[in-house]
Amino acid sequence: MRDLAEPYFDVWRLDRDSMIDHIEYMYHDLGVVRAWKIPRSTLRMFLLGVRERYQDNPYHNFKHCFCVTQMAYSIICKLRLRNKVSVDHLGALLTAAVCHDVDHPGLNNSYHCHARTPLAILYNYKSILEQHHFAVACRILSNKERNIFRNVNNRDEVLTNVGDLILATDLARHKDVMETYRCNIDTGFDFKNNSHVLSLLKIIIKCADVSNEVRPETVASPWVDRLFAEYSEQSAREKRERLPVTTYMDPDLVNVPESQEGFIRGIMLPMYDELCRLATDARVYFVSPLHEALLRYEIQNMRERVMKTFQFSSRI
Ligand SMILES: Nc1nc2c(ncn2[C@@H]2O[C@H](COP(=O)(O)O)[C@@H](O)[C@H]2O)c(=O)[nH]1
Ligand SMILES: [Zn+2]
Repeated sequence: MRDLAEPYFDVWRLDRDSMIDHIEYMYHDLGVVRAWKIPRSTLRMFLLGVRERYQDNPYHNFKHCFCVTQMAYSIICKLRLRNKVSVDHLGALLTAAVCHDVDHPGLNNSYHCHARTPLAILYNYKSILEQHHFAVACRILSNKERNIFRNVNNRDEVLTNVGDLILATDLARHKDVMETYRCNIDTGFDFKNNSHVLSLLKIIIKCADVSNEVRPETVASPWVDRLFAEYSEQSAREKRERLPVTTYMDPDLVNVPESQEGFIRGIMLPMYDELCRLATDARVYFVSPLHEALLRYEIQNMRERVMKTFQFSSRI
């Protein structure tokens, strides 16, 4: 499992079965298998059940699930959290990361709202996909052979935490999740305080969920292409169905490097900055690569602006 704890881990070199092996390893390494007394076949059956339910979308697929789980694991390791956070919390985090986009249809919450889909109606137009991912996870866990919580004493609490962590990945909740965590850090983070720890786990899963640009350019770049390919499919569908078109997804309107610059500056850097206040030496692993990516996009955007100005002035 070489480099598994490194943010630069090359996720593209793993096939579908190796990803399962690597996730199994994380459950073992963080002591979850032992603490929860998970039979070997149960963990495997659970992971295979989850993998089966990930759809084959360009972006929201099982490899994205793997990436998010691996980055959450990397954050745990690099911030040296494994002895500060309980094993139940670590297990809830891994499980939430594994399940956080299960059965994602490749269309976001805004599409579901505008199209008034059955899922939107079922979940009352609130965190539609995230509630669905948690419901699918519960369905998988309801199978005795796949229930990794079977021998856990406080399984209701663990399952509630898994649900809360999946819901925290809804970007509509971003401001609230950030404010709660920031306030806990400002007033003195307390690892013995359950709500402080939960606020940290929410930031970890959120950081991991949007972590592509923390990875080296060769690993990140195919993810960016895939994200915008999925966006493009959604915007084509919105046009076909005469729904409001999400402008940042429309390939005729979007400028990918500008969008990435905005995403790094507006979402990623503030969140990773807050995360690393708990262990400033971890900035080198997570914040420095983001500044490198930001610089790359800034140069690219500046070049494009110069080219446009040049083309414009040579026409007049
Ligand atoms: N413009 C970009 N948006 C990104 C990037 N990485 C993630 N995202 C957005 O965040 C959500 C994450 O939630 P998920 O649970 O759906 O994965 C994702 O859908 C994107 O909208 C990025 O690099 N650039
Ligand atoms: Zn995700």
